[in-house]
Amino acid sequence: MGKEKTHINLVVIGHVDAGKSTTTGHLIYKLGGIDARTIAKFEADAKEMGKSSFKYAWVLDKLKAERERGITIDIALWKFSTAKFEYTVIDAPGHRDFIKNMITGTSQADVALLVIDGNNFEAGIAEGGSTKEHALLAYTLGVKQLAVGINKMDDVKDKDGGPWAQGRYNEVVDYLGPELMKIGFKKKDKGDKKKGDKKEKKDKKDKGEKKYVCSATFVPISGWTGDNMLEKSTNMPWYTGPTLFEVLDAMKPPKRPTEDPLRLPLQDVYKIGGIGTVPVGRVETGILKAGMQVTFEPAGKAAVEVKSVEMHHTSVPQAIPGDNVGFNVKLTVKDIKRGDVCGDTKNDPPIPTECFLANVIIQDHKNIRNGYTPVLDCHTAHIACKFASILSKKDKRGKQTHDVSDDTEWATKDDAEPRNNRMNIAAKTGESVNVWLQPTKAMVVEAYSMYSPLGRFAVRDMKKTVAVGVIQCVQPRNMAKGATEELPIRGESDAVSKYIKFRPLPLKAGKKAKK
Ligand SMILES: Nc1nc2c(ncn2[C@@H]2O[C@H](COP(=O)(O)OP(=O)(O)OP(=O)(O)O)[C@@H](O)[C@H]2O)c(=O)[nH]1
Repeated sequence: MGKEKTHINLVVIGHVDAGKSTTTGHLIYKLGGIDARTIAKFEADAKEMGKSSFKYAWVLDKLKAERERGITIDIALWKFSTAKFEYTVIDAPGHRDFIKNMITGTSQADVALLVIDGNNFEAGIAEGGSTKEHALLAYTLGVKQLAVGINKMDDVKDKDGGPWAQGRYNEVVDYLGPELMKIGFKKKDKGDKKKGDKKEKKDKKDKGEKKYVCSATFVPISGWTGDNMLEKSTNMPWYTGPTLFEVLDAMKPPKRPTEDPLRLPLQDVYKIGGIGTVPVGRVETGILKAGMQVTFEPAGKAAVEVKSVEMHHTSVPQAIPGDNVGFNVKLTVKDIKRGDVCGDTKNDPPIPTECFLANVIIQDHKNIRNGYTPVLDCHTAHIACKFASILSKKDKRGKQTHDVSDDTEWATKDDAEPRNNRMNIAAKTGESVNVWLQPTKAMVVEAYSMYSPLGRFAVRDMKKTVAVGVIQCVQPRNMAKGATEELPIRGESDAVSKYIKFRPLPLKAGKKAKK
């Protein structure tokens, strides 16, 4: 088997019918861990139903159905390997409610594959199309590397005819490249690769930002025939860039924050005969080891010994970021639940959140104001949070239209009590706001800069995702008995320090702190 490969989480995004399932199915089918018997069965089933053209999408749909049916499905089925990496497809594309899956998926993704229908590219960018929306979401949620597959090239024509039409490919890239650059990605394809890289470095230097390579690499593919997927296509000799496989293999591996303190949001808690209570979840940062003392918040359980750690039904000495684990603790199943966060009792353990400042992009809402209290999905938590204080707003084009600290009239009127913000900013689709949010029930979140997987969220309302956000800083709740002092803000940066004094007053001010 050789050395363990680095894990990368991939989310597949794109407009409906772009070929996401077909392309992903193809990768899993050719590079994945599905055994030959399963493949043969999928093929036979697809043929029987007269759907052999859906063979690859079929792979994915079958896997998805199985996954939805129970927890027993082997995670390996959702994996494929490149030379350097082990990819996990973290979301099931092809769902009606795709945007929701996409957001939860994307919030755990390291890189994204954006699939574009080369034929009907226009539908994806028209009113109601999701190409740009998905790309913006991915970027906002922290996915900085994008592979862009211009798909269905086997059927793509231009004015000189087709299929495999270069003119059409160029047309799509020429439109989409600048659009992705507006979002923040840097276009990286043959021709401007070197120049782009240099400029990219300079840009980052200017901004003092060194962490990410923001890039989008275009490849003309056919998820169906396999052209430029794993091997260079002989049908498109005009394309000399990398195959999709090569792009995926050339991604910068995510920094696995092994050295950060432990954060493990619980996905579920089981009671297993002969063993006891077994919380399960994904290690996001740090290391979980048998024998260590952990804290669960907001459950309020500290110094709990981890008796054993298990992965894929095998006991392991430790688990690192990216690992999905079950571990045994001496608590009852009622003590802890989904949404709780487990951390190291001795090293920056999690603390329940009083309120947090976030940058929120509104996707689908006509009128968001102070007082709005939708449900937030942040890591595995699902809790209503109040938009307590909207402090600034940018319009659709990213131009600042409101800012509390610039509003002198308001500031003079109420500066005596900035924590009772009465500034009345309304925001709608396409706009973004800086806002202090207050959970209505105890929850743990973190600043994106400190623990990125716990610092992004989706806002759900009316059965849809109305907004997504990134957490800039957090006011932890002082849990000490009778405490009135506020704890220091976590994750504060220069960019947001002017907003700190406007944080809302504690919801439970005056009452005894809840343990
Ligand atoms: N000619 C051609 N057709 C393709 C290709 N990839 C996908 N298709 C077809 O396009 C249709 C949609 O493909 P899917 O893979 O289901 O697309 P999707 O993006 O997952 O669709 P949703 O899940 O509905 O968003 C199917 O009829 C596929 O057979 C391709 O490379 N070439």
